[in-house]
Amino acid sequence: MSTAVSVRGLRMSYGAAEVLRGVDLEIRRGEIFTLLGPNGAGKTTTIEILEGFRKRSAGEVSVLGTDPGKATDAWRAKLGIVLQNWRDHARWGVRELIVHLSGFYDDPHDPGELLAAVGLDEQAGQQVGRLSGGQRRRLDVALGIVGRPELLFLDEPTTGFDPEARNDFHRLLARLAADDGMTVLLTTHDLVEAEKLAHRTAILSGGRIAVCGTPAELAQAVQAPSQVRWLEDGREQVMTTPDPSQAAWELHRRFGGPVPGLEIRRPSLEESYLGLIGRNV
Ligand SMILES: Nc1ncnc2c1ncn2[C@@H]1O[C@H](COP(=O)(O)OP(=O)(O)OP(=O)(O)O)[C@@H](O)[C@H]1O
Repeated sequence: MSTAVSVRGLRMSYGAAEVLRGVDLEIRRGEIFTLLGPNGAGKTTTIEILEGFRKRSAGEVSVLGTDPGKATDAWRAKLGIVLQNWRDHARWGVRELIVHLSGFYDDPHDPGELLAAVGLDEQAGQQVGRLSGGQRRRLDVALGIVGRPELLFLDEPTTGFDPEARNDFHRLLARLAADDGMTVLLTTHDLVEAEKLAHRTAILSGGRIAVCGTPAELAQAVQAPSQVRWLEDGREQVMTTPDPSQAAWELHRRFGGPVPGLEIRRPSLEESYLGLIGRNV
């Protein structure tokens, strides 16, 4: 599988504040890749650099074979971009706006099919400014994919989605990646979303990629130690260990049978993630 995005040693400073301190990333074509990280980690900064909207301080970046700092119109036409907030176009009709934008591309999605795919067919005649927050995000996604981009950037696309809309949206992205070979780079705060949606996820923390991998690799990499608790000498004892089954087996041997009050508590993926990015759990 060929590479869609390649980033080596990416650095970015705003004045004296260094936000990215050597980010390395490799995203394959046709992959759904999520960039996860706490507020202010630099996710939007990274994505803006890849989109060609922001000039990096240092490092090598290649997006669909081109340095975004030397972008051409032909290169931009291969990208779909969904920003965090769009406040324009309020007076346009939903369908009207999609039809208008589709006119800029050689092989756009059919506007009617696209509206159905993002679940906005009932709002087709409505003014953009009257959409709810979640509907607005769906429209943003439709606008991002109308030109059948090779690579779609989505900055926190599911903020404001209800669970059903989120599910529909995940299915839509999975279909576009599988059927059209579209590559997707999506930022999110939501570990569960990343786990469900992405082929691979990178966690950005402290200006670098802390962990990168498939959901299973990620779960293993961020796994914090488990807690083993039992009763001994009339008091609760607590042990923290990466191998709770070994600890339970040793306790069982020591007690010569069942361990009083034995409890094993494995951290959730979310707790492990918070531990990894240095937050108190
Ligand atoms: N134009 C700018 N000028 C100065 N500082 C900036 C600018 N844009 C972002 N920053 C700072 O860079 C850091 C990273 O911001 P960025 O928006 O990339 O993070 P993020 O991971 O996308 O955060 P969030 O999850 O809150 O959207 C923050 O501390 C932010 O205040």
